[in-house]
Amino acid sequence: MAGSDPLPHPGLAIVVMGVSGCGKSTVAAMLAEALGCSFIEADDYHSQANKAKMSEGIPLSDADRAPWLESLQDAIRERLDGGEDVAVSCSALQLRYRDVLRAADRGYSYRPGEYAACRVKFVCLRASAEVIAERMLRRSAEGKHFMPASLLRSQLDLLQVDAAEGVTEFDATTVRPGDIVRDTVALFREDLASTVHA
Ligand SMILES: Nc1ncnc2c1ncn2[C@@H]1O[C@H](COP(=O)(O)OP(=O)(O)O)[C@@H](O)[C@H]1O
Ligand SMILES: O=C(O)[C@H](O)[C@@H](O)[C@H](O)[C@H](O)COP(=O)(O)O
Repeated sequence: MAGSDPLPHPGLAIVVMGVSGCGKSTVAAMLAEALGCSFIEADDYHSQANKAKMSEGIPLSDADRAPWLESLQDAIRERLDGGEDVAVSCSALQLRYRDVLRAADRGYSYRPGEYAACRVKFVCLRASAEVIAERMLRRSAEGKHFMPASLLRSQLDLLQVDAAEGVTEFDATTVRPGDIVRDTVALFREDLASTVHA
């Protein structure tokens, strides 16, 4: 809501991150709906070659990920430049990948320990490998996704979040998606363009 405040409030990007199958897309889509903002599904930004590789059970290399992350950076920047909030579903498993997304915020120049100033925020979904594998197998069996459960191990091996980043983590086994959305909105209420005038 624009409200009557003459000063535009800058937008905020909330990236729901975690390994394949943890529930990112489910949560980020619900978050976008709750905020009335757009939703970016990172899977939609993969090249056909990347998707084919993952379908064959081959993990992506950093060279494969680079153009994908840059196109996501562009998409997030477009929303932030327009003063819009955006909910993003993206694995963003490593700090160096998240930093490419953080660079979508033109006003942000990273200095160690100053992640809080960035308008690209992350929440991380965690669940046990068993729970995730079961979700991935079900999703693949339904023909709903290209990602095979065999890639879960490499995803879990890559996932790393530094304490200094201040990323809030949710247990996506016991906490329901709706509750994760509610708590995420509460976490960023002061910074969201969608809620600041509400
Ligand atoms: N909290 C949950 N409880 C049970 N199943 C879930 C939950 N969250 C997601 N799922 C299901 O698990 C599968 C993977 O979820 P998805 O959102 O596609 O994960 P990701 O985007 O992280 O790969 C989907 O079939 C989805 O319906
Ligand atoms: O960086 C990667 O290795 C991939 O991008 C991967 O992390 C991502 O998770 C896939 O796009 C699968 O898609 P889902 O995460 O939606 O299952």
